[in-house]
Amino acid sequence: MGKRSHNAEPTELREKKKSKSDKHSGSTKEKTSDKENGNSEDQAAYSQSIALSGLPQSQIDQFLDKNVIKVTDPSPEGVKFRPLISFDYLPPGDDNLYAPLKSFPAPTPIQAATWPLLFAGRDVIGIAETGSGKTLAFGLPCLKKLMESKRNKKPSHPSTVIISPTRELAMQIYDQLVKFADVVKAGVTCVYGGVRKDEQREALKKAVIVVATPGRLKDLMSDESVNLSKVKYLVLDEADRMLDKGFEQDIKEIIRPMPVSRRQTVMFTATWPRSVRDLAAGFMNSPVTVTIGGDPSADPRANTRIKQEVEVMDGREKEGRLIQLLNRSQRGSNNPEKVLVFCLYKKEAIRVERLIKMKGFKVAGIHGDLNQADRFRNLEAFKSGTATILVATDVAARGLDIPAVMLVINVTFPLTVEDYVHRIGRTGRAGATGHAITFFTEQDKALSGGLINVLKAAKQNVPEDLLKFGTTVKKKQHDAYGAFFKDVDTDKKATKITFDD
Ligand SMILES: Nc1ncnc2c1ncn2[C@@H]1O[C@H](COP(=O)(O)OP(=O)(O)OP(=O)(O)O)[C@@H](O)[C@H]1O
Repeated sequence: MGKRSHNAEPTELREKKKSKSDKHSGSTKEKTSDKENGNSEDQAAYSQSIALSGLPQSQIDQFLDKNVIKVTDPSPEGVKFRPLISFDYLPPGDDNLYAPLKSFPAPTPIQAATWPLLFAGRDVIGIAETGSGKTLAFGLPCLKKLMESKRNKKPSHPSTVIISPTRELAMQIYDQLVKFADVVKAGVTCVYGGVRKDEQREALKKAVIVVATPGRLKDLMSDESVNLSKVKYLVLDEADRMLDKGFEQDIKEIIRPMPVSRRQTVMFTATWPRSVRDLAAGFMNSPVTVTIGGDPSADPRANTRIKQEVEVMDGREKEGRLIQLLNRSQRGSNNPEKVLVFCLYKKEAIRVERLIKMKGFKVAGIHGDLNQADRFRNLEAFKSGTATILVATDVAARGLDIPAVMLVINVTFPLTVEDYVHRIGRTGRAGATGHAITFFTEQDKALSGGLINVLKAAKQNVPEDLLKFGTTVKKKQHDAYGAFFKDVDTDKKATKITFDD
C-alpha cells in the first residue's frame, strides 16, 4: 500500500458540492449522455445502483485509500461514479454473464474503478500491477455490450476489437472471454499470425468481438476479409507495447477505418512510460486515467508481493548458477515447482533449454523460431505441469496468466525496465506471492538505474554490486524496443528486417 500522499487526487471521487445538473438529476442515478462522452451512437447509459449510492462516503474513501486508487477525469464534471466495490453493485445484466464472477470474492481495484466508466462509454486508460485482473476489467463491459447487441440485432461487422502483442496472449484473452460467457462463444473469434487464414476468414463473417494480433488483423483488413468501420469498442491490451515503435504503424492502420466519434477506446497496462502517452492521447477522446497503487509518472512499478533478488555476476557464471537454482527448486520433491526462465535472444533460449534438458529436468521452450503449433503445445505443457520449466524469450513476458509459477529467473536482462516488470509479473498473480531472481552483468549496466528504482519502490534489497553500476536512469530506450515481440506473419515472404517473434 502506498502512502496517503499518493492518493491526493481521488478527492474527485469523494463527496463534491452538487453542480446544477446534479441537483436536477437527483443523487442516486446519474446517466451519462452521449454528448458528454463524445460518443454519439448506441451508447449504453450507466446507472449507478441505488444501494451503491446509499453507502456512506467514508466506506468509499476507505476503499480508495486502501488500494491507492487515483482517477483523473479531464471532463468538466470530473469523476462522478463510485467504484463497484462489490459484485452486488453491478448494473442489471444477464445472469449467464455474471454467474462466473461468483468464484471471486470481490472485484479487484482496477475492475471496481474502471467498470462504471467503461459501462458509461468513457475512454479509459487503466494502469495496474501485473496479475491484477485487467483482462476482466476490459472484458466484462465488452461481453455485456455483446449480449445487449445480440438481443437487438444481428450484426454484420465486428463491433469490438481487442488487440494484443502476442499470439499466446490473444488466445488467452479469447479463452477467458468465452469461458466467461459461453453463450456468446459464436460471436467471439481470435485471429493471429503463424497459422492459415482460411478458417479465420470464415469465423470473421460471424464475429462481433475480434481478439487479434496486429499483423494478421492488418492483413485480413487489406484483403477485405474484415471490415472494421463499425467498431465501437477498441481495446489495446499491454497498451504501451502496442504503441511503441514495433507496432505503432500497424495500430494506426488498424484504427483508421474506425470512426473516432463513435468509438470507445480503452487501454490497459501495468507500465505506462512517458514515451507513449502523447501518442495514446491522439487515439482517445477525453480519456479518464485510472491508476492503482501509485503515481503513473513515476518509474515502472513491480507487484510488491514478488520477492525480487538481483545477482550481479560475470556472464560466464550464468549457466552454473542457473543449474544450481534449478537443482534447488526441482530436486527432492515429487511435485517440483514451476519455474519460468527468461532469455533475451532466441539462440540463447535454444541453448539454455538444451542445457536444462541435458541435466534431466522437464523443460519446454517458447520463442519466435518455433512454429505456432509448437509454441502453443509447449505453453500448454508448462501450464499443465508436464514440463515444470519453461525457457522463454520476451514473447512470454507480457500478460500470460500461467497458474502457480513460483519462480522467474532472468538469465539475461531484458531491453527495458518495463519488460523486467512484466517478466517478473508472471509470478505472484491474483494476490499470490512470487519470487524472481535476476542475473545482472556489466553488459546490462545502462539499465541499472531503472532497475534500482523498481527495487526501491517495491522495498526490495538493492545489492551493493548493482549500485556500483550507477543510479542514473537513462532516458533513451533501446531502439529495438518492440521489435522483439512482433508477430511476423509466416505466410509472407521474409523482409529485410526479421523480428524475434
Ligand atoms: N475479481 C477477481 N478476484 C480474484 N481473481 C481475479 C479477479 N478477476 C480476475 N482474477 C484472476 O486474476 C488472474 C490475473 O488476471 P489477469 O490475467 O487479467 O491479470 P492482468 O492484470 O491482465 O495481468 P498482466 O499485467 O500480467 O497482463 C487471472 O487468473 C484471473 O482469473
